[in-house]
Amino acid sequence: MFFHGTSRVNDKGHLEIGGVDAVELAKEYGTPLYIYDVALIRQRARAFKEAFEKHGVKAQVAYASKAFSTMAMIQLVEEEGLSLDVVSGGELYTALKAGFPPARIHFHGNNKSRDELAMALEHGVGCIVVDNFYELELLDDLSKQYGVTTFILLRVTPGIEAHTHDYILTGQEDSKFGFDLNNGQADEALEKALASASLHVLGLHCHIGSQIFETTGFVLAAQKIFKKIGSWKEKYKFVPEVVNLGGGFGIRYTSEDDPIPAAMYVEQIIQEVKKQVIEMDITMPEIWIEPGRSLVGDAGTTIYSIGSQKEVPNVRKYVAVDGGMSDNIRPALYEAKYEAVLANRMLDENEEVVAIAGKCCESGDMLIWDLPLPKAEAGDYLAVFCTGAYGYSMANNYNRIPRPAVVFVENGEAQLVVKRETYEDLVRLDVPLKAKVNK
Ligand SMILES: Cc1ncc(COP(=O)(O)O)c(C=O)c1O
Ligand SMILES: N[C@@H](CCCC[NH3+])C(=O)O
Repeated sequence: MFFHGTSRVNDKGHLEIGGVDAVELAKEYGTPLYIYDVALIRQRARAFKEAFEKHGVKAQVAYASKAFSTMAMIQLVEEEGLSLDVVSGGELYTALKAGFPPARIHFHGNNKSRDELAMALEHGVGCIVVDNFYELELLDDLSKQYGVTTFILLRVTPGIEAHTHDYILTGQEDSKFGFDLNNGQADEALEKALASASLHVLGLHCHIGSQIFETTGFVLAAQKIFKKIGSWKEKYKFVPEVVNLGGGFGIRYTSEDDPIPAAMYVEQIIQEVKKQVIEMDITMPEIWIEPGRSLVGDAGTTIYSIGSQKEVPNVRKYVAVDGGMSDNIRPALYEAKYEAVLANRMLDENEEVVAIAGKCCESGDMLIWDLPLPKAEAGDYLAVFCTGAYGYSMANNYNRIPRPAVVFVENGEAQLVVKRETYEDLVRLDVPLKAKVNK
Protein backbone atom coordinates (compact mmCIF):
# COMPACT_ATOMS: atom_id res chain seq x y z
CA MET A 1 0.00 0.00 0.00
CA PHE A 2 1.21 3.50 -0.69
CA PHE A 3 -0.09 6.96 0.09
CA HIS A 4 -0.81 9.63 -2.47
CA GLY A 5 -0.13 13.32 -1.91
CA THR A 6 -0.94 14.56 1.58
CA SER A 7 -2.66 11.32 2.70
CA ARG A 8 -1.36 9.87 5.96
CA VAL A 9 -2.45 8.10 9.14
CA ASN A 10 -3.36 10.43 12.04
CA ASP A 11 -3.13 9.92 15.82
CA LYS A 12 -6.53 8.26 15.91
CA GLY A 13 -5.39 5.67 13.38
CA HIS A 14 -7.64 7.29 10.78
CA LEU A 15 -6.89 8.20 7.19
CA GLU A 16 -6.15 11.90 6.92
CA ILE A 17 -6.13 13.83 3.63
CA GLY A 18 -5.15 17.46 3.26
CA GLY A 19 -4.87 17.71 7.04
CA VAL A 20 -8.51 16.62 7.49
CA ASP A 21 -9.71 13.38 9.10
CA ALA A 22 -11.43 11.39 6.33
CA VAL A 23 -13.60 9.54 8.86
CA GLU A 24 -14.92 12.83 10.25
CA LEU A 25 -15.69 13.93 6.69
CA ALA A 26 -17.58 10.70 6.05
CA LYS A 27 -19.62 11.28 9.21
CA GLU A 28 -20.36 14.87 8.29
CA TYR A 29 -21.15 14.48 4.60
CA GLY A 30 -22.23 10.83 4.42
CA THR A 31 -20.97 8.09 2.14
CA PRO A 32 -20.04 7.37 -0.56
CA LEU A 33 -17.98 10.52 -0.57
CA TYR A 34 -15.30 11.68 -3.00
CA ILE A 35 -12.48 13.55 -1.26
CA TYR A 36 -10.00 15.55 -3.38
CA ASP A 37 -6.52 16.50 -2.20
CA VAL A 38 -6.23 20.00 -3.66
CA ALA A 39 -2.51 20.35 -2.88
CA LEU A 40 -1.82 17.26 -4.98
CA ILE A 41 -3.81 18.63 -7.94
CA ARG A 42 -1.81 21.87 -7.72
CA GLN A 43 1.45 19.89 -7.53
CA ARG A 44 0.55 17.85 -10.62
CA ALA A 45 -0.47 20.96 -12.57
CA ARG A 46 2.73 22.78 -11.68
CA ALA A 47 4.89 19.80 -12.61
CA PHE A 48 3.60 19.89 -16.21
CA LYS A 49 3.89 23.66 -16.50
CA GLU A 50 7.37 23.80 -14.98
CA ALA A 51 8.59 21.00 -17.25
CA PHE A 52 7.82 23.12 -20.31
CA GLU A 53 9.21 26.30 -18.72
CA LYS A 54 12.47 24.50 -17.91
CA HIS A 55 12.98 23.80 -21.60
CA GLY A 56 11.98 27.33 -22.62
CA VAL A 57 9.24 25.96 -24.87
CA LYS A 58 6.02 27.92 -25.41
CA ALA A 59 3.26 25.62 -24.31
CA GLN A 60 -0.27 25.28 -23.09
CA VAL A 61 -1.25 22.61 -20.61
CA ALA A 62 -5.00 22.15 -20.98
CA TYR A 63 -6.81 20.16 -18.32
CA ALA A 64 -9.06 17.57 -19.99
CA SER A 65 -12.15 18.29 -17.96
CA LYS A 66 -13.86 15.03 -18.94
CA ALA A 67 -11.78 13.47 -16.16
CA PHE A 68 -13.63 15.50 -13.52
CA SER A 69 -15.69 18.51 -14.44
CA THR A 70 -17.27 20.62 -11.71
CA MET A 71 -17.25 24.36 -11.20
CA ALA A 72 -14.83 24.20 -8.27
CA MET A 73 -12.39 22.07 -10.26
CA ILE A 74 -12.54 24.47 -13.19
CA GLN A 75 -11.85 27.38 -10.81
CA LEU A 76 -8.83 25.52 -9.49
CA VAL A 77 -7.58 24.98 -13.04
CA GLU A 78 -7.96 28.71 -13.66
CA GLU A 79 -6.09 29.51 -10.44
CA GLU A 80 -3.22 27.31 -11.60
CA GLY A 81 -3.09 29.07 -14.97
CA LEU A 82 -3.85 26.04 -17.13
CA SER A 83 -6.03 25.99 -20.23
CA LEU A 84 -9.12 23.82 -20.46
CA ASP A 85 -10.26 21.07 -22.81
CA VAL A 86 -14.02 20.55 -23.02
CA VAL A 87 -15.75 17.92 -25.07
CA SER A 88 -19.44 18.79 -24.95
CA GLY A 89 -21.88 21.64 -24.52
CA GLY A 90 -22.29 20.53 -20.90
CA GLU A 91 -18.59 20.72 -20.11
CA LEU A 92 -18.41 24.07 -21.90
CA TYR A 93 -21.39 25.36 -19.93
CA THR A 94 -19.76 24.27 -16.65
CA ALA A 95 -16.55 26.05 -17.60
CA LEU A 96 -18.34 29.26 -18.55
CA LYS A 97 -20.45 29.15 -15.38
CA ALA A 98 -17.24 28.79 -13.37
CA GLY A 99 -15.96 31.96 -15.06
CA PHE A 100 -13.17 30.27 -17.02
CA PRO A 101 -11.74 32.59 -19.72
CA PRO A 102 -13.25 31.35 -23.03
CA ALA A 103 -10.07 32.23 -24.92
CA ARG A 104 -8.23 29.48 -23.02
CA ILE A 105 -10.86 26.82 -23.78
CA HIS A 106 -10.27 24.15 -26.44
CA PHE A 107 -13.40 22.44 -27.71
CA HIS A 108 -13.14 18.73 -28.63
CA GLY A 109 -15.52 16.00 -29.71
CA ASN A 110 -16.23 13.75 -32.68
CA ASN A 111 -19.85 14.84 -33.10
CA LYS A 112 -20.30 18.39 -31.92
CA SER A 113 -23.73 19.64 -32.82
CA ARG A 114 -24.49 22.89 -34.62
CA ASP A 115 -25.87 24.25 -31.34
CA GLU A 116 -22.74 23.30 -29.41
CA LEU A 117 -20.50 24.91 -32.02
CA ALA A 118 -22.69 28.01 -32.08
CA MET A 119 -22.42 28.22 -28.29
CA ALA A 120 -18.63 28.06 -28.59
CA LEU A 121 -18.54 30.83 -31.19
CA GLU A 122 -20.95 33.03 -29.27
CA HIS A 123 -18.73 32.86 -26.20
CA GLY A 124 -15.43 33.30 -28.05
CA VAL A 125 -13.95 29.87 -27.31
CA GLY A 126 -10.25 30.02 -28.15
CA CYS A 127 -9.86 26.95 -30.29
CA ILE A 128 -12.07 24.29 -31.86
CA VAL A 129 -10.44 20.92 -32.43
CA VAL A 130 -12.07 19.84 -35.69
CA ASP A 131 -12.57 16.10 -35.89
CA ASN A 132 -14.19 15.40 -39.29
CA PHE A 133 -15.36 16.79 -42.64
CA TYR A 134 -18.94 17.26 -41.49
CA GLU A 135 -17.76 19.48 -38.65
CA LEU A 136 -15.36 21.38 -40.91
CA GLU A 137 -18.26 22.42 -43.17
CA LEU A 138 -20.53 23.17 -40.23
CA LEU A 139 -17.92 25.36 -38.59
CA ASP A 140 -17.08 27.17 -41.80
CA ASP A 141 -20.74 27.90 -42.31
CA LEU A 142 -21.33 29.02 -38.71
CA SER A 143 -18.21 31.19 -38.66
CA LYS A 144 -19.48 33.02 -41.75
CA GLN A 145 -22.88 33.40 -40.18
CA TYR A 146 -21.34 34.90 -37.02
CA GLY A 147 -18.85 36.94 -39.02
CA VAL A 148 -15.89 35.60 -37.03
CA THR A 149 -12.57 33.96 -37.75
CA THR A 150 -12.45 30.65 -35.89
CA PHE A 151 -9.14 29.25 -34.72
CA ILE A 152 -8.94 25.51 -35.26
CA LEU A 153 -6.72 22.49 -34.82
CA LEU A 154 -7.26 19.49 -37.08
CA ARG A 155 -7.44 16.27 -35.10
CA VAL A 156 -5.49 13.53 -36.84
CA THR A 157 -5.16 9.82 -36.16
CA PRO A 158 -1.52 8.95 -36.64
CA GLY A 159 -1.94 5.16 -36.69
CA ILE A 160 -0.24 4.49 -33.37
CA GLU A 161 -1.17 1.57 -31.15
CA ALA A 162 -0.45 2.68 -27.58
CA HIS A 163 -0.15 -0.06 -24.96
CA THR A 164 -3.31 0.31 -22.95
CA HIS A 165 -6.85 -1.07 -22.68
CA ASP A 166 -8.56 -1.44 -26.10
CA TYR A 167 -11.46 0.78 -25.10
CA ILE A 168 -9.24 3.72 -24.24
CA LEU A 169 -7.07 3.53 -27.35
CA THR A 170 -7.70 6.41 -29.73
CA GLY A 171 -4.71 6.92 -32.02
CA GLN A 172 -5.03 3.77 -34.16
CA GLU A 173 -6.33 3.98 -37.74
CA ASP A 174 -9.57 2.10 -37.03
CA SER A 175 -10.89 4.74 -34.65
CA LYS A 176 -13.95 6.97 -34.65
CA PHE A 177 -11.78 10.01 -33.98
CA GLY A 178 -9.99 12.37 -36.34
CA PHE A 179 -8.68 12.59 -39.90
CA ASP A 180 -6.46 9.72 -40.93
CA LEU A 181 -2.92 10.98 -41.29
CA ASN A 182 -1.86 8.26 -43.71
CA ASN A 183 -4.63 7.89 -46.29
CA GLY A 184 -4.98 11.45 -47.59
CA GLN A 185 -7.84 12.52 -45.31
CA ALA A 186 -5.70 14.87 -43.27
CA ASP A 187 -4.32 16.49 -46.44
CA GLU A 188 -7.82 16.98 -47.81
CA ALA A 189 -8.99 18.46 -44.49
CA LEU A 190 -6.11 20.92 -44.45
CA GLU A 191 -6.78 21.96 -48.06
CA LYS A 192 -10.43 22.62 -47.25
CA ALA A 193 -9.64 24.48 -44.04
CA LEU A 194 -7.00 26.65 -45.73
CA ALA A 195 -9.49 27.50 -48.47
CA SER A 196 -11.95 28.87 -45.91
CA ALA A 197 -11.80 32.59 -45.26
CA SER A 198 -13.45 32.07 -41.87
CA LEU A 199 -11.16 29.41 -40.44
CA HIS A 200 -7.62 29.93 -39.23
CA VAL A 201 -5.71 26.66 -38.95
CA LEU A 202 -3.46 26.85 -35.90
CA GLY A 203 -2.14 23.36 -36.39
CA LEU A 204 -2.68 19.71 -35.59
CA HIS A 205 -3.92 17.67 -32.69
CA CYS A 206 -3.59 14.02 -31.84
CA HIS A 207 -4.41 11.92 -28.81
CA ILE A 208 -3.20 8.34 -28.85
CA GLY A 209 -4.96 6.88 -25.80
CA SER A 210 -5.16 6.94 -22.05
CA GLN A 211 -3.30 5.50 -19.04
CA ILE A 212 -0.06 5.16 -21.06
CA PHE A 213 3.15 4.39 -19.19
CA GLU A 214 5.74 4.83 -21.91
CA THR A 215 6.98 7.77 -23.90
CA THR A 216 7.39 5.77 -27.13
CA GLY A 217 3.82 6.38 -28.34
CA PHE A 218 4.12 10.14 -27.90
CA VAL A 219 7.51 10.21 -29.63
CA LEU A 220 6.20 8.14 -32.56
CA ALA A 221 3.12 10.34 -32.85
CA ALA A 222 5.33 13.45 -32.94
CA GLN A 223 7.51 11.86 -35.63
CA LYS A 224 4.53 11.00 -37.81
CA ILE A 225 2.91 14.39 -37.40
CA PHE A 226 6.09 16.29 -38.19
CA LYS A 227 6.78 14.16 -41.27
CA LYS A 228 3.38 15.23 -42.51
CA ILE A 229 4.08 18.83 -41.58
CA GLY A 230 7.31 18.59 -43.58
CA SER A 231 5.34 17.58 -46.67
CA TRP A 232 2.76 20.32 -46.13
CA LYS A 233 5.46 22.97 -45.97
CA GLU A 234 6.23 22.32 -49.64
CA LYS A 235 2.74 21.41 -50.80
CA TYR A 236 0.62 24.07 -49.08
CA LYS A 237 3.22 26.52 -47.73
CA PHE A 238 1.68 25.70 -44.35
CA VAL A 239 3.63 25.63 -41.10
CA PRO A 240 1.66 25.04 -37.89
CA GLU A 241 1.75 27.49 -35.00
CA VAL A 242 0.59 24.75 -32.62
CA VAL A 243 1.03 21.00 -32.27
CA ASN A 244 -1.14 19.38 -29.62
CA LEU A 245 -0.03 15.91 -28.56
CA GLY A 246 -3.04 15.20 -26.35
CA GLY A 247 -3.19 13.59 -22.93
CA GLY A 248 -3.08 10.01 -21.75
CA PHE A 249 -0.23 10.09 -19.21
CA GLY A 250 -0.56 7.09 -16.91
CA ILE A 251 -0.90 7.12 -13.14
CA ARG A 252 -0.32 4.70 -10.29
CA TYR A 253 -3.57 2.98 -9.35
CA THR A 254 -1.89 0.04 -7.60
CA SER A 255 1.60 -0.84 -6.42
CA GLU A 256 2.07 -2.72 -9.68
CA ASP A 257 1.76 0.44 -11.77
CA ASP A 258 4.99 2.26 -12.47
CA PRO A 259 4.25 5.60 -14.13
CA ILE A 260 6.83 8.07 -15.36
CA PRO A 261 6.96 11.58 -13.84
CA ALA A 262 5.30 14.36 -15.86
CA ALA A 263 8.69 15.99 -16.43
CA MET A 264 9.98 12.90 -18.22
CA TYR A 265 7.05 12.71 -20.64
CA VAL A 266 7.47 16.39 -21.41
CA GLU A 267 11.23 16.10 -21.83
CA GLN A 268 10.96 13.22 -24.30
CA ILE A 269 8.25 14.99 -26.28
CA ILE A 270 10.26 18.21 -26.46
CA GLN A 271 13.45 16.42 -27.46
CA GLU A 272 11.67 14.75 -30.36
CA VAL A 273 9.83 17.90 -31.42
CA LYS A 274 13.08 19.90 -31.43
CA LYS A 275 14.75 17.22 -33.53
CA GLN A 276 11.88 17.23 -36.01
CA VAL A 277 11.78 21.02 -36.20
CA ILE A 278 15.44 21.08 -37.22
CA GLU A 279 14.93 18.25 -39.72
CA MET A 280 11.91 19.93 -41.32
CA ASP A 281 13.57 23.35 -41.12
CA ILE A 282 10.54 25.06 -39.63
CA THR A 283 9.98 27.39 -36.69
CA MET A 284 9.22 25.74 -33.38
CA PRO A 285 5.45 25.54 -32.88
CA GLU A 286 3.78 25.95 -29.50
CA ILE A 287 3.35 22.56 -27.88
CA TRP A 288 0.03 21.87 -26.25
CA ILE A 289 -0.90 18.87 -24.14
CA GLU A 290 -4.16 17.96 -22.44
CA PRO A 291 -3.77 15.70 -19.42
CA GLY A 292 -6.88 14.68 -17.50
CA ARG A 293 -6.24 11.59 -15.38
CA SER A 294 -2.68 12.58 -14.44
CA LEU A 295 -3.88 15.87 -12.93
CA VAL A 296 -6.71 14.56 -10.76
CA GLY A 297 -6.61 10.76 -10.66
CA ASP A 298 -4.54 10.10 -7.57
CA ALA A 299 -5.87 13.22 -5.83
CA GLY A 300 -9.28 11.57 -5.42
CA THR A 301 -10.26 9.04 -2.73
CA THR A 302 -13.73 7.54 -2.31
CA ILE A 303 -14.97 6.74 1.20
CA TYR A 304 -17.68 4.08 1.47
CA SER A 305 -19.52 2.57 4.45
CA ILE A 306 -19.30 -1.16 4.76
CA GLY A 307 -22.61 -3.02 5.09
CA SER A 308 -23.41 -6.65 4.40
CA GLN A 309 -20.94 -9.53 4.01
CA LYS A 310 -21.32 -12.95 2.43
CA GLU A 311 -19.02 -15.93 2.72
CA VAL A 312 -18.83 -18.42 -0.14
CA PRO A 313 -17.06 -21.27 1.69
CA ASN A 314 -13.62 -22.07 0.33
CA VAL A 315 -14.03 -19.47 -2.41
CA ARG A 316 -14.20 -15.93 -1.13
CA LYS A 317 -15.83 -13.45 1.20
CA TYR A 318 -17.83 -10.62 -0.32
CA VAL A 319 -17.81 -7.36 1.61
CA ALA A 320 -20.38 -4.90 0.27
CA VAL A 321 -20.17 -1.12 0.28
CA ASP A 322 -22.86 1.54 -0.16
CA GLY A 323 -21.74 2.50 -3.70
CA GLY A 324 -20.10 0.68 -6.60
CA MET A 325 -20.49 0.92 -10.36
CA SER A 326 -22.80 3.91 -9.89
CA ASP A 327 -19.89 6.02 -8.59
CA ASN A 328 -16.98 4.09 -10.15
CA ILE A 329 -17.78 2.22 -13.33
CA ARG A 330 -14.12 1.69 -14.27
CA PRO A 331 -13.70 -1.82 -12.78
CA ALA A 332 -16.81 -3.02 -14.64
CA LEU A 333 -15.87 -1.21 -17.85
CA TYR A 334 -12.11 -1.73 -18.06
CA GLU A 335 -11.36 -4.30 -15.35
CA ALA A 336 -9.56 -1.41 -13.66
CA LYS A 337 -7.69 -2.25 -10.45
CA TYR A 338 -7.71 -0.26 -7.22
CA GLU A 339 -6.25 -0.43 -3.72
CA ALA A 340 -8.18 0.32 -0.55
CA VAL A 341 -7.91 0.46 3.25
CA LEU A 342 -10.18 0.72 6.26
CA ALA A 343 -10.09 4.47 6.82
CA ASN A 344 -11.13 4.20 10.47
CA ARG A 345 -8.72 1.36 11.36
CA MET A 346 -5.52 2.19 9.55
CA LEU A 347 -3.30 0.69 12.28
CA ASP A 348 -5.02 -2.72 12.36
CA GLU A 349 -3.23 -5.64 10.74
CA ASN A 350 -4.69 -7.15 7.57
CA GLU A 351 -6.18 -10.54 8.41
CA GLU A 352 -7.97 -11.74 5.30
CA VAL A 353 -8.34 -11.19 1.59
CA VAL A 354 -11.85 -10.13 0.62
CA ALA A 355 -13.78 -9.08 -2.48
CA ILE A 356 -15.34 -5.61 -2.38
CA ALA A 357 -18.80 -5.65 -3.93
CA GLY A 358 -20.95 -2.70 -4.91
CA LYS A 359 -24.64 -2.43 -4.14
CA CYS A 360 -25.98 -2.44 -7.71
CA CYS A 361 -28.06 -5.31 -9.08
CA GLU A 362 -25.26 -6.61 -11.34
CA SER A 363 -22.88 -9.49 -10.67
CA GLY A 364 -20.22 -7.40 -12.42
CA ASP A 365 -20.57 -4.63 -9.86
CA MET A 366 -17.32 -5.48 -8.08
CA LEU A 367 -14.88 -2.75 -7.08
CA ILE A 368 -11.92 -4.93 -6.04
CA TRP A 369 -11.62 -8.71 -6.28
CA ASP A 370 -8.75 -9.45 -3.90
CA LEU A 371 -8.18 -6.94 -1.17
CA PRO A 372 -6.15 -7.65 1.99
CA LEU A 373 -8.06 -6.08 4.88
CA PRO A 374 -8.48 -6.29 8.68
CA LYS A 375 -11.70 -8.14 9.59
CA ALA A 376 -14.25 -5.52 8.56
CA GLU A 377 -17.53 -4.86 10.30
CA ALA A 378 -20.68 -3.07 9.25
CA GLY A 379 -20.13 0.64 9.79
CA ASP A 380 -16.40 0.56 9.03
CA TYR A 381 -15.25 2.99 6.35
CA LEU A 382 -13.50 1.76 3.23
CA ALA A 383 -11.25 4.25 1.42
CA VAL A 384 -10.59 3.43 -2.23
CA PHE A 385 -7.61 5.39 -3.53
CA CYS A 386 -7.05 7.01 -6.89
CA THR A 387 -10.66 7.56 -7.90
CA GLY A 388 -10.23 11.21 -8.90
CA ALA A 389 -10.42 10.72 -12.66
CA TYR A 390 -13.45 9.31 -14.48
CA GLY A 391 -15.13 8.43 -11.18
CA TYR A 392 -17.53 11.28 -10.48
CA SER A 393 -17.51 12.24 -14.16
CA MET A 394 -18.80 8.79 -15.18
CA ALA A 395 -21.06 8.38 -12.14
CA ASN A 396 -24.63 7.48 -12.94
CA ASN A 397 -27.99 6.82 -11.34
CA TYR A 398 -28.25 3.12 -12.11
CA ASN A 399 -30.71 1.52 -9.70
CA ARG A 400 -31.73 5.11 -8.89
CA ILE A 401 -28.76 5.54 -6.62
CA PRO A 402 -28.10 9.25 -5.95
CA ARG A 403 -24.63 10.45 -6.96
CA PRO A 404 -22.24 11.12 -4.03
CA ALA A 405 -21.06 14.46 -2.72
CA VAL A 406 -17.57 15.82 -3.44
CA VAL A 407 -15.37 17.55 -0.90
CA PHE A 408 -12.11 19.43 -1.52
CA VAL A 409 -9.54 19.39 1.30
CA GLU A 410 -6.46 21.58 1.65
CA ASN A 411 -4.36 22.79 4.60
CA GLY A 412 -6.67 21.32 7.22
CA GLU A 413 -9.85 22.74 5.70
CA ALA A 414 -12.67 21.02 3.88
CA GLN A 415 -15.10 22.50 1.40
CA LEU A 416 -18.16 20.82 -0.05
CA VAL A 417 -17.95 21.41 -3.82
CA VAL A 418 -20.72 19.11 -5.06
CA LYS A 419 -23.76 18.32 -2.94
CA ARG A 420 -25.04 14.76 -2.63
CA GLU A 421 -27.98 14.08 -4.90
CA THR A 422 -31.27 13.52 -3.11
CA TYR A 423 -34.15 11.20 -3.97
CA GLU A 424 -36.06 14.35 -4.91
CA ASP A 425 -33.30 15.16 -7.45
CA LEU A 426 -33.79 11.71 -8.96
CA VAL A 427 -37.42 12.36 -9.84
CA ARG A 428 -37.03 16.06 -10.58
CA LEU A 429 -37.18 15.62 -14.36
CA ASP A 430 -39.75 12.82 -14.37
CA VAL A 431 -43.13 13.73 -15.78
CA PRO A 432 -45.88 11.61 -14.17
CA LEU A 433 -48.71 10.28 -16.30
CA LYS A 434 -51.71 12.56 -16.49
CA ALA A 435 -54.40 11.58 -13.99
CA LYS A 436 -56.73 9.07 -15.58
CA VAL A 437 -60.11 10.51 -16.42
CA ASN A 438 -62.92 8.37 -15.00
CA LYS A 439 -65.04 7.05 -17.78
C1 LIG B 1 -8.85 14.12 -26.94
C2 LIG B 1 -8.50 13.78 -25.55
N1 LIG B 1 -7.67 14.58 -24.87
C3 LIG B 1 -7.33 14.33 -23.60
C4 LIG B 1 -7.81 13.22 -22.94
C5 LIG B 1 -7.38 13.01 -21.53
O1 LIG B 1 -6.82 11.79 -21.34
P1 LIG B 1 -6.19 11.39 -19.94
O2 LIG B 1 -7.24 11.58 -18.93
O3 LIG B 1 -5.83 9.98 -20.13
O4 LIG B 1 -5.01 12.27 -19.73
C6 LIG B 1 -8.66 12.35 -23.60
C7 LIG B 1 -9.13 11.10 -22.98
O5 LIG B 1 -8.57 10.04 -23.20
C8 LIG B 1 -9.03 12.63 -24.95
O6 LIG B 1 -9.86 11.84 -25.61
N1 LIG C 1 -12.84 7.17 -19.21
C1 LIG C 1 -11.67 6.39 -19.41
C2 LIG C 1 -10.65 6.96 -20.32
C3 LIG C 1 -11.13 7.49 -21.62
C4 LIG C 1 -10.85 8.91 -21.67
C5 LIG C 1 -11.48 9.65 -22.78
N2 LIG C 1 -10.82 9.56 -24.08
C6 LIG C 1 -11.08 5.90 -18.11
O1 LIG C 1 -11.71 5.93 -17.11
O2 LIG C 1 -10.01 5.42 -18.05
